Amino acid sequence: MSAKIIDGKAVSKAVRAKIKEQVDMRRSQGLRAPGLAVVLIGDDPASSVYVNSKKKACEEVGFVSKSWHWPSTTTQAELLALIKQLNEDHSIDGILVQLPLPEHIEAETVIESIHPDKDVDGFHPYNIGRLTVRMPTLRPCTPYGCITLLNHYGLSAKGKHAVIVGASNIVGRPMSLELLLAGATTTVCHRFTEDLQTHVGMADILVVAVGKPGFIPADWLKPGCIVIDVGINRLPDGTLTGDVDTAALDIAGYVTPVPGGVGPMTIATLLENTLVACERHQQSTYFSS
Ligand SMILES: Nc1nc(=O)c2c([nH]1)NC[C@@H]1CN(c3ccc(C(=O)N[C@@H](CCC(=O)O)C(=O)O)cc3)C=[N+]21
Repeated sequence: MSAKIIDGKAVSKAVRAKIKEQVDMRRSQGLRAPGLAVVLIGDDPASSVYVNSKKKACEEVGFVSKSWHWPSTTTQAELLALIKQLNEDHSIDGILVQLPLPEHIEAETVIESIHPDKDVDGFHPYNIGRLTVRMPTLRPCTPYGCITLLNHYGLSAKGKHAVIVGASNIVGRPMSLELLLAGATTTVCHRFTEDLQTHVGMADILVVAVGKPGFIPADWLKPGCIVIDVGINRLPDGTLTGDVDTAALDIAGYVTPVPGGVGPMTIATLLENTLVACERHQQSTYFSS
């Protein structure tokens, strides 16, 4: 084993401690705590676990978290009405609608209905567009969390060849925008990519977000590369594993572990976004009232 471990758990802890300090400072100035609304539709057990860890993380930094857990029979109209109410509620700075949504609800419509200033997931086309034109505002949590990790370890993406495997709206695509913004030459691979191995072998920075355990064999990697494994796969024995073969530790220079790598950073970035949204929200309400 030669690779250095990128400790997402430790970095996330440091980020959350800084957020807590800022919340404490706000409170000492008589300002209210940031408020996050978490909306969960249906009974997917994995989603309930994630939602609970988000609520817990909020409470630990002194945010107010409010949650709505509605049944899978909720209609799209009912959900849109709730979001409208949360958009207008001045005690709410961020709105998180847990994905995936039940099939009868169109996720795109729901995401677009969230006010971009409260879109702490950074999924709204407005926020994605801002990132595209190098004017980032609220940034997608997982990709931005990966950038925070690179920065924390002093790993610059400038001029490096970054290869992203997976082109989803929530990870792969915004990850490519983040890495482009950070100055990397960026390749995005996806299900139609021919000769994936050749692309992976050229990566100085490899980001994998596919959702298949061990999808990338270790012997594909360029020796010394940085591996950012976004996959979180639960094996039949209950353990979690990433999308990259664990033997990557023998070949790569740096590796994010699963668990304890990217996952905790997603939540830390959600908190960062909520604090930023709160500060902006407070300014806009101050000037408009
Ligand atoms: N609107 C929305 N926003 C999201 O950000 C969002 C979502 N929907 N739907 C589901 C995915 C998944 N996700 C994770 C967050 C933290 C960990 C995490 O902290 N993982 C721990 C392990 C947790 C465990 O033991 O299960 C780790 O990797 O160390 C994982 C996954 C956010 N998501």
